[in-house]
Amino acid sequence: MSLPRWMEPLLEAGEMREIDRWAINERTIAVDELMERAGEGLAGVISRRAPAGRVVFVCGKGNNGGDGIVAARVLRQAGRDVEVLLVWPAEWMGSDAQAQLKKLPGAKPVAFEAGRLNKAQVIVDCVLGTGSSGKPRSPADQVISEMEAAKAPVIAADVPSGVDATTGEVEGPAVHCVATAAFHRPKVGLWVRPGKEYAGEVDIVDIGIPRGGPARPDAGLIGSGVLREVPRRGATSTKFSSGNVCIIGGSRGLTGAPAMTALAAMRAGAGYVTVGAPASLELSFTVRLLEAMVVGLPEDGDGHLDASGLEPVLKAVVRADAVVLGPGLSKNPQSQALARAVAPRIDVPLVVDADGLNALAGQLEEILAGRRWPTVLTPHAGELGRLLEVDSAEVERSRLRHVREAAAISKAFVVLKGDDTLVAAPSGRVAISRGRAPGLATAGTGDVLSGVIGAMLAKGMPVAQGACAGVYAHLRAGQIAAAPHGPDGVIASDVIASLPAALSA
Ligand SMILES: NC(=O)C1=CN([C@@H]2O[C@H](COP(=O)(O)OP(=O)(O)OC[C@H]3O[C@@H](n4cnc5c(N)ncnc54)[C@H](O)[C@@H]3O)[C@@H](O)[C@H]2O)[C@@H](O)CC1
Ligand SMILES: Nc1ncnc2c1ncn2[C@@H]1O[C@H](COP(=O)(O)OP(=O)(O)O)[C@@H](O)[C@H]1O
Ligand SMILES: [K+]
Repeated sequence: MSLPRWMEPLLEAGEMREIDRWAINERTIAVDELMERAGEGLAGVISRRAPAGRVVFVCGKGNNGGDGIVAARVLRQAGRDVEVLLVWPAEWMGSDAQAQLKKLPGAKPVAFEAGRLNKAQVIVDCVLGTGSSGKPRSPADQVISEMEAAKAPVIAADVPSGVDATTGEVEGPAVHCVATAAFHRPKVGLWVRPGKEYAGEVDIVDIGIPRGGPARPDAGLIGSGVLREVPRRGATSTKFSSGNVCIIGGSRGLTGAPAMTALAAMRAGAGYVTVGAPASLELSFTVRLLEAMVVGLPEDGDGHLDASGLEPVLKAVVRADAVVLGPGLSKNPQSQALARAVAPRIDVPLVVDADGLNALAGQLEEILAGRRWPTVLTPHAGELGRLLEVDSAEVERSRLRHVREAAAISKAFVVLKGDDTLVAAPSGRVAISRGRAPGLATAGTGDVLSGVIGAMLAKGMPVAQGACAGVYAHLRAGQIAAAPHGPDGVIASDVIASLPAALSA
């Protein structure tokens, strides 16, 4: 199935190779023509981003190096001061790159020498592209470390060397670039951490590959178009048809979380919101949430939901169109047992967040297997690590692999949060947030996200679409909230207040 219109396709290295092969064999476009356009585009990116001073190209032996040689020629012909350094002997280069070497006017390329990077105004990384596999090996590893240590900014051809174009994983040395000139389409690894941190700005270069290629990408960026899919209130709407969300959570000391989830759901357009929380805390929700209904649930006498509350919870959610389980729930064993009992019994779309996720740790498959309605899990790396019983650092190293694994095991949609929030479907398809809302790095913004997604699902959006619309609206609200005071002054309540603007823009 092709990607929805609101997703901008991203390619894996293998998919890009397949498209190249198709363009060359089926559309009879010559390799040197593709390389020419890639090099010209790269030269354009360099001219725009570094309009003066010496340009030092560092070229490997594959076609990525060939692209660099073309760009070096184009810039020399335009009168720029250009030096070309080769990582491997010229004779080891592929035939297409060698052909380009013959056309290079001016000084001949020289073997790589770290000292030569000192005179660069800008360095162009053409060492490894989509043909790279595994950790950079000698001599590329040393060269990559030297480029990383150099003072001049680096621009990457297609993908920063050392970053896996398919996964964004970085196993060894890699280069932090100010920008990456992505040929044809951006590769997945440019948008997934840690690779994303190395890619810098991504400039797309059209290399003349026609439409209709063989690849059916399974990953893409979430575009603004997803907000056009959000159902809006109209003349025939009622508070119920606008979306009825029920939030189950809260505990002594953690009353802010479900309150923010509720407010976020309302600001994201839900017409009717209920909070089910420990009975002794009812008053604190009642005074804070004027527009929401509050249901006091059985508790342990100390402000923690009790496992005996299953039937009252099921009663509280009976009219809900979507349920959010977990904000402020706490790690109390009784409350965790309640979450495990509740999750399989909710017969509407369910969002599980925060301590609701911790309740599922190690039992994802068993607990969610019986659910007949879609489930969305919204972990950060620490919570995903607990769900899968691996270290959170391991999750951060291979974010795509872990989010896909969790979605496959749980048959749920998994939203792995971060600057590069990844939304994985059980099928393996992944939608990626562009991020760039550092104001969101503050307590409570996760509770806001679960409320927004809850509202989208309650409005009846298909689950992948609803989760992505929630992620996109939340991101944009984070950016809008930062506008008056900068990212450091943002608190989660500002993000909630910015949701209507985010959704209407
Ligand atoms: N027809 C095509 O395929 C086109 C390819 N283009 C460019 O070509 C690139 C892909 O070219 P290639 O497939 O030649 O591959 P690369 O240029 O990425 O380099 C692969 C070379 O590096 C070596 N290598 C691989 N992994 C390594 C590692 N871990 N450590 C050290 N050396 C390693 C390989 O032995 C091979 O010689 C793209 O990223 C793009 O820049 C563009 O020129 C457009 C057309
Ligand atoms: N540096 C960042 N850039 C962009 N988004 C971020 C950043 N840090 C955190 N976020 C977002 O903020 C939210 C934080 O959620 P979470 O970690 O669950 O916090 P909490 O539990 O305090 O609400 C997530 O949606 C995450 O994607
Ligand atoms: K490169």
